[in-house]
Amino acid sequence: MISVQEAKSHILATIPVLYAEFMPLGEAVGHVLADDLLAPLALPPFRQSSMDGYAVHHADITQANTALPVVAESRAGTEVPLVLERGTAVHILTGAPVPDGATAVVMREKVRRAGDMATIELYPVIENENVRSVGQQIKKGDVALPKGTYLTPGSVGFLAGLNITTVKVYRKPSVGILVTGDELVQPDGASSGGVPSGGEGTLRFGQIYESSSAMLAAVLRAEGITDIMIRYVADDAPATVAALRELAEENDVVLSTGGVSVGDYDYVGTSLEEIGVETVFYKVRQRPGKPLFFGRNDDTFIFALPGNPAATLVCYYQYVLPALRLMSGRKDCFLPKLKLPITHAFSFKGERDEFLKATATTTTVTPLEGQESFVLRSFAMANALIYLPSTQNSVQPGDLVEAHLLPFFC
Ligand SMILES: Nc1nc2c(c(=O)[nH]1)N[C@H]1C(S)=C(S)[C@@H](COP(=O)(O)OP(=O)(O)OC[C@H]3O[C@@H](n4cnc5c(N)ncnc54)[C@H](O)[C@@H]3O)O[C@H]1N2
Ligand code: MOO
Repeated sequence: MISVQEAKSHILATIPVLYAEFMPLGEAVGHVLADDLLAPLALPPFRQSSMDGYAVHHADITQANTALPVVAESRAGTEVPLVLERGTAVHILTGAPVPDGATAVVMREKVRRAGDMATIELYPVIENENVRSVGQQIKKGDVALPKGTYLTPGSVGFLAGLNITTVKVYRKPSVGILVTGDELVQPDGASSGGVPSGGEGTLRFGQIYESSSAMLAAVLRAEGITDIMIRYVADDAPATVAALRELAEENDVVLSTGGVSVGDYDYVGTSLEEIGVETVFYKVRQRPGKPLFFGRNDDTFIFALPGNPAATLVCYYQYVLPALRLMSGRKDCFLPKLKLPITHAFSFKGERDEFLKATATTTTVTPLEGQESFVLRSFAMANALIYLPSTQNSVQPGDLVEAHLLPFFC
């Protein structure tokens, strides 16, 4: 059994970055740039007014209430370049080209207009006031965004403004999910196109509705991963081998749920061995999620996640999510952490590190009722996990603890 930190170090040391591909800008949000992107043009491309008002030569305004004749108008979108003669003013709109020879724009609130005359109330007028210079945001040829940038909606807007419509980004992994367990039944609506059956459904004694494939598909989609293949098998060795082989051949990452512990019908471990998966680690000193397995088969990375659903999701957030992010070119792969005062006392045996389902604000964190690993009710309300190393096995209200913020924190 290895420690949480050792398990994370193994992930960092084993997971490669996938190859890059060209992608339309509109689809690239959430991806990481694989090359520096250079600005093909300057922004702004011409001198722009940042106010509605009057373009003037600042030195013509020698005192408050200087009157100037208004000789022309510059509107946003005009394709006609204007030249300002000294001693005149041009009516100008926000975003419009500033005429050559004009050195400032006086906002209209500081100007009285009567007929063709504009009286500038402001004095002095500062050179370049309300004028955006060519390349003030970025110069042509400068690095617009460096390799490794995680593309946000802000990045997409910035690049669109630079006329960049295709970007080279790291590919996101495809993920295969294998669900094992004789007791599992798909929710009734799942096989009828989502039409709800209502009531208690059609469960027979000893069965439960299967929840982990829906949960994993949901967290993967939230990460922008859409290439997802799901297979369901009973607790049967040949079926498990066949499904794992198919998923490993077709995907970059395989996640299995259940069947990884020491039970007589837990076939995942032996099946992984049979298809030749090389073990990186098996069993981590943590609760929940002790029987976690991580291995590789050529270029496919396999996580056998423990079956208890809260253990499945904790292992996803702590190990699988970082691996998926690393493959997609992200460096900041782990959940963000905050040191926060805990609101309630909590103690545990201290043989393994603990991850607690919790709700965090920016100032405190509260462990939720229902920490057992079969309980998802608490996870349904959690926006954080509290990480308590085994050395911190008794905490009092106000003690600082490490809170890992889930992607849905806010
Ligand atoms: N003798 C021991 N027994 C167990 C140990 C141990 O060390 N010695 N470890 C326990 C721990 S910790 C965990 S976690 C589980 C993990 O076992 P498996 O990965 O083999 O999981 P299963 O036995 O298949 O399932 C556990 C539990 O979760 C439910 N489950 C599984 N898959 C799903 C799903 N897709 N949707 C909903 N629920 C699911 C399953 O019905 C079981 O209740 O082993 C302990 N036992
Ligand atoms: O992973 Mo188990 O859930 O530690 O109980």
